[in-house]
Amino acid sequence: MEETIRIHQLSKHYRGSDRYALKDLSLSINRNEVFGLLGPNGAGKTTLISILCGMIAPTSGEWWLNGLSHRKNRRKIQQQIGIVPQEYALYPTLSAEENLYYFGSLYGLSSLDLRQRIREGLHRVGLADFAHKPIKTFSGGMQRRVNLLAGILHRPNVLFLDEPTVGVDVQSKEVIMALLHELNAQGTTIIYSSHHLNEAQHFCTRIAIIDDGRIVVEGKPQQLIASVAGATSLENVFIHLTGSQLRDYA
Ligand SMILES: Nc1ncnc2c1ncn2[C@@H]1O[C@H](COP(=O)(O)OP(=O)(O)OP(=O)(O)O)[C@@H](O)[C@H]1O
Repeated sequence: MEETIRIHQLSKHYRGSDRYALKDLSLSINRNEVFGLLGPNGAGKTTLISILCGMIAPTSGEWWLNGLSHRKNRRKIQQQIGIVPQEYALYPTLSAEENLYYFGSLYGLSSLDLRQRIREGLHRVGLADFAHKPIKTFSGGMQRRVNLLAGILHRPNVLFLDEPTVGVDVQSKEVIMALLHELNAQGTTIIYSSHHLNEAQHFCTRIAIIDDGRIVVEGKPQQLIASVAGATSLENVFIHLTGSQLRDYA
């Protein structure tokens, strides 16, 4: 299987913190996988995605994307990836179309091509009639759908999503998941973090459970479920491996 991402002993220590957010994390993700990063609050999921997207620097460790080292190929890597962050990256006073035009132009798409993709994208997620309305008037589910479009206009080879369906209703969630399935079927490798274990169980080809900055287990959802006595869901596996203790850090 062709490796898309290789991570070798990645660590992150935030200044002023008394613990590592990531500690010697190694992982390999193959081409066209839907890979789920699961874990309790504060496990390190956002930190890992932020490092792989080039938004923050690791304290130590190496990683490669399609064979390109993060140390020497920042620009080439940026061109191949799409990012859908947990926080909305949208400008509230601009319309959906204006927001998407802004994000698309960052990737150097021609104006004509970009306008066509925006039109198709808004139509695909059911927002064609809202193209000219300001984002601040949109519901959470509508904003999540625009947020997703902003990350895929340039048709990335690898897509990172940090909790793409958090706070959205079932209808928006269905549209988002259907679009992600479609992208994956067209060849996009997807790496996504979520607290929705049921969603991950059905969506992901493979998952890693992260806790306290380390990988506790990784594998195919069904294999992991079969490996824990009495488990019938990923949620059972998750509790079995991470326990019931709250993760309250400040
Ligand atoms: N900018 C920062 N400065 C200091 N500490 C941080 C910073 N960002 C995250 N942390 C800490 O790093 C650890 C990992 O946080 P991270 O946000 O990566 O976890 P997470 O798994 O994404 O959590 P959640 O599920 O709550 O989103 C936590 O202890 C968090 O408090």
